[in-house]
Amino acid sequence: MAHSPSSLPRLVIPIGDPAGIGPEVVLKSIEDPVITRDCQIALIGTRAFLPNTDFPLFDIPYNPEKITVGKGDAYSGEISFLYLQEAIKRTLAGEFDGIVTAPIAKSCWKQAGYDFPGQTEVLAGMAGIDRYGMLFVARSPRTGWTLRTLLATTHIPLKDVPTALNPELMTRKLELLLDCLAGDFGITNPSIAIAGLNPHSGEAGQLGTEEKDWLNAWLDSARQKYPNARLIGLIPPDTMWLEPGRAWFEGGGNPADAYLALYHDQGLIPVKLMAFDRAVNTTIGLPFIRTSPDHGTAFDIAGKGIARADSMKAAIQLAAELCRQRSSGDLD
Ligand SMILES: NC(=O)C1=CN([C@@H]2O[C@H](COP(=O)(O)OP(=O)(O)OC[C@H]3O[C@@H](n4cnc5c(N)ncnc54)[C@H](O)[C@@H]3O)[C@@H](O)[C@H]2O)C=CC1
Ligand SMILES: NCC(=O)COP(=O)(O)O
Repeated sequence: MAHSPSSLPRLVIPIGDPAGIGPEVVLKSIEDPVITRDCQIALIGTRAFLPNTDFPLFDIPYNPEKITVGKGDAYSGEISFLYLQEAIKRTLAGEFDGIVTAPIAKSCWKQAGYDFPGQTEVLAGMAGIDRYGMLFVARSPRTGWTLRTLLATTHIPLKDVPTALNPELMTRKLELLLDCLAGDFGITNPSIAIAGLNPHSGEAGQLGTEEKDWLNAWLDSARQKYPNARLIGLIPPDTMWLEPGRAWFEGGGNPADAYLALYHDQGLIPVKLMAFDRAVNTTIGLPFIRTSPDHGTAFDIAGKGIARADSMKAAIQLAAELCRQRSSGDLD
């Protein structure tokens, strides 16, 4: 369905931690007409951090003199939290179809008294949902192939991963992924590769027992429950990324439609190695679209004008694409 300008997807962008590169990558992105031609954009921020932009701005006044660019603190954490909250409130009220969040620093939120593992949990909490997932989507500029990686667990210490994982959680994440592949990407008979937890997927229990104790049995039952999906695994975590690596850099092969990684770095090291600057973090399961770049606040380069905006641009484009898909049933 073609959109008239007034029916283009309405996206709101909270500009993230003003001490980081958020404002810079937002401004660089919206200066690019290719990025803004297919959506309507409004910003949530403070005018002082967004000079010379004509895009609509919900201006939340803060004292820019209290911000040290390159050094996040409680004040920048407070501001970035309230920008996000404002974006969610307005989206839940129906003013926007989707939110594209610029990066925040979780440690600065904590200093400001907001103890959340990330923006995902604030979005889910305010939307009143407990079924949600963190999916990274990246299209290869070399081959056009799309890498989709869902994390079963996200921002928890590594030592807590084995106890956080259980059959109910795995089923919840798999169902979210199946719903998202069908609803947002039009893939109704997907192939999904699922990683083991331990080296060599436990080597028959010699290098870890989670696979033998329950993961293999869970996968067998999931195959019965979801016959439309081809569930591949448990794949040893190190070899899981060979096929997507080939598809990303060379094309061809037989990559899966999506990859289910069991913990943060198992999924994000390969994603960032292949697709830093390209990958988009999207929260699935929300009643609205939410995307974000895959990078963080990059305090080390903030204020230098050298931040690359490609991941932020990809986040805006994907948000617009997903909004269109939801409203029309077509995916470009
Ligand atoms: N979407 C979000 O809100 C995210 C927030 N974070 C937060 O960001 C903070 C910093 O995290 P780090 O692990 O240091 O990751 P980071 O992504 O901020 O930085 C990692 C490295 O990549 C470089 N880099 C990042 N983005 C870049 C860009 N657009 N252009 C050029 N170079 C870039 C940085 O200079 C740094 O050397 C943490 O507090 C973390 O929680 C991290 C990832 C995502
Ligand atoms: N590693 C991804 C990340 O830190 C982004 O998390 P969130 O703030 O989107 O929850």
